[in-house]
Amino acid sequence: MFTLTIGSIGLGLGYLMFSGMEYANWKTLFKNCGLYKDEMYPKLQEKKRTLYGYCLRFTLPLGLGCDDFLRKQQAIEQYLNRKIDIKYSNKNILIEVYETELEICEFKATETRGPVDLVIGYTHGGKLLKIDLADGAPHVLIAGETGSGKSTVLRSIITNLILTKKRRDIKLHLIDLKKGAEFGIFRKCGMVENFARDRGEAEKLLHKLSCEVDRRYDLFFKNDVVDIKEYNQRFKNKKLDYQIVFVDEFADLRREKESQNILLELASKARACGIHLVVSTQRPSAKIIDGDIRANIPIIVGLKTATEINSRIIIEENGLEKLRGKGHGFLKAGKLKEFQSMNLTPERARDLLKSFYVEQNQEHIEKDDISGEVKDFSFLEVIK
Ligand SMILES: Nc1ncnc2c1ncn2[C@@H]1O[C@H](COP(=O)(O)OP(=O)(O)OP(=O)(O)O)[C@@H](O)[C@H]1O
Repeated sequence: MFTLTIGSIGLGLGYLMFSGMEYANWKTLFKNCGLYKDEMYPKLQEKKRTLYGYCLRFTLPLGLGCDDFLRKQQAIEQYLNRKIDIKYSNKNILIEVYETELEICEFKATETRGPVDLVIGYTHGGKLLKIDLADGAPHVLIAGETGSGKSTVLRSIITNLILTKKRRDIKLHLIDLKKGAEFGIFRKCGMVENFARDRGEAEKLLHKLSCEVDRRYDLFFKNDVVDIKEYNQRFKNKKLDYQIVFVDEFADLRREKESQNILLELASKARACGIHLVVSTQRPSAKIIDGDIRANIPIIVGLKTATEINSRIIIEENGLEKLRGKGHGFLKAGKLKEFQSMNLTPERARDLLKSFYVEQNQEHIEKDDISGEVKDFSFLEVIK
């Protein structure tokens, strides 16, 4: 009943915002959502137009906090029929209301500050959405059914890393059991250290990484540091690089008991030593995305699914089934964040990556030496 009523009047409210009646409407909304204390309501202090809609600032009655608002975010969105962001700032609640839809956008190389940021796309308000693997989000699962835009998201994440980061800071290991069909365009790039195209190669690579994890923890122990951040701060001239393993369709890998065990072991222990996993699947089944995967890879990029059940398997709630596909998704990192990924065709990616090809990578290779001197440049240097 509540949902129906608020849904039907929601559209109009956005226009009332700036017409003088707005506070009465907000008060009704807060009342319906239980966002008041002892008959005291959040007080509107300021309203501002923004590029994408408007932003309101409220002071709160005693006993009401940001968490109360976050819990009611969905109800407020339904009421307004708009997406919103809620922020706490200096004892005030800021509610940013977006009047524009997420738009499809073309890939553009985006520099980020973190050492291993994955650029996912844009959220409402044109804000960049990234996952900082070095800061609390060590491993990521990307899941969505065929046509959801999984390949495109992966392509733009990897391309952005190659274009904007330095080879001495990051190494990539790609596992593509479709015989290289998905990640083939990256195999000649200098940042790509290993490229596994079948189960045997994948298993060998995972073993090697497991040894590297042990080597790093021994190094930390000897030098009395707890993680890669502390180690790199202490040994500025002997920094360890960050390494990311991308696995396309990890369901194929999970059939191999040995590989599955190493993958889970890496997920559970590699986080502090700078080795990260990004695994993807287009088969959302409870057998594939099971408890072990959930426990070890809590950050999820969820793309369109055909059914509510599949959405619940991926993000543990409904929502993915309503997405429009083509890179429209939700990032689950605690709460859900809606996004649109950047569009990047294989042809354009190949074009952008050409300057990063290196001779020794032209054949499928496996290097034993994990570190070493490399010719190093980033995208911005190349385009100068
Ligand atoms: N961010 C995006 N913006 C615009 N179009 C997109 C975007 N992502 C994907 N698409 C389009 O959606 C279609 C499916 O994309 P993609 O191949 O990445 O999906 P997929 O989930 O990997 O599916 P499949 O496994 O069948 O290849 C493609 O035509 C692609 O061009």
